[in-house]
Amino acid sequence: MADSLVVRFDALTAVDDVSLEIECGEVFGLLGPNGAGKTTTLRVLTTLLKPASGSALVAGFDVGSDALSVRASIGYVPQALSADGGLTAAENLDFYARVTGVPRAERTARIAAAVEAMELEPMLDRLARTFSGGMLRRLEIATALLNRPEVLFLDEPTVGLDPTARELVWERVHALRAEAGTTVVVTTHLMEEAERHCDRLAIMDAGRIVDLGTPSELLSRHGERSLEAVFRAVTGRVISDEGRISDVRSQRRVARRLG
Ligand SMILES: Nc1ncnc2c1ncn2[C@@H]1O[C@H](COP(=O)(O)OP(=O)(O)OP(=O)(O)O)[C@@H](O)[C@H]1O
Repeated sequence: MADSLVVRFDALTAVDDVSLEIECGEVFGLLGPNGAGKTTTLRVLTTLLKPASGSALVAGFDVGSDALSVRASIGYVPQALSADGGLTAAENLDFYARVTGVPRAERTARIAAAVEAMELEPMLDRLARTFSGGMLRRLEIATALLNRPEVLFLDEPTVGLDPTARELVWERVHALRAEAGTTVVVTTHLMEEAERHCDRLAIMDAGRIVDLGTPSELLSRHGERSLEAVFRAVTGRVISDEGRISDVRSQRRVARRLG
């Protein structure tokens, strides 16, 4: 799918020689700390950013030469809020159906399918600004489903949500995959979530993929019992719950001083 992608911002190489093969119908995770290059990789795969070098095919189309076909085949939920708080859920969905070019004759059916997939029925007439974080995420995912995407890209879909809301978002994502066969590419810095919910993972650090496999392959390859330990083994660093990284050695130094 992606072949030797490189993205630079001035002197910084944000994505450094990233190659990936993602299978149809799998939930694939990009796992790494803040600044690892996950969002930048998604922006290339969703045609929002041109790589300095390398190429990628999404749903069989080239992101560089056939961006319109890629866009017609994908859904993308960015990290930043994309729903309009001043509109109801139903109005948001109608708006997105229009701007993403869903044919008029199909709008009602497509909206109904997205509402069902994300279980939004009871809140259709409520203003989005009154939604909890988890409800908003499900509304945003619903808007990304209106073009019936083959591939759905979710950038940190559960960030800031409480555990119950997180579970509900994941439950809906798995149901979508089971019912529509949608391929889901998701970024996260949450190890536990990646381990439980992704079929395969690429661990990213400083723009590079440092390891890739199913969660159990990664654990057994490194002889570890948690992905946290795998991350520490391959990078020498740890990820905090907020996604920040810290150096294991400097943590140990602090621990020694405290001890
Ligand atoms: N438009 C930009 N201009 C300059 N630097 C950028 C830009 N976008 C990202 N970067 C830098 O590229 C690196 C990778 O950022 P990216 O957002 O892809 O990381 P990430 O793994 O998605 O982390 P996060 O979870 O914080 O979004 C970071 O150092 C970031 O500061």
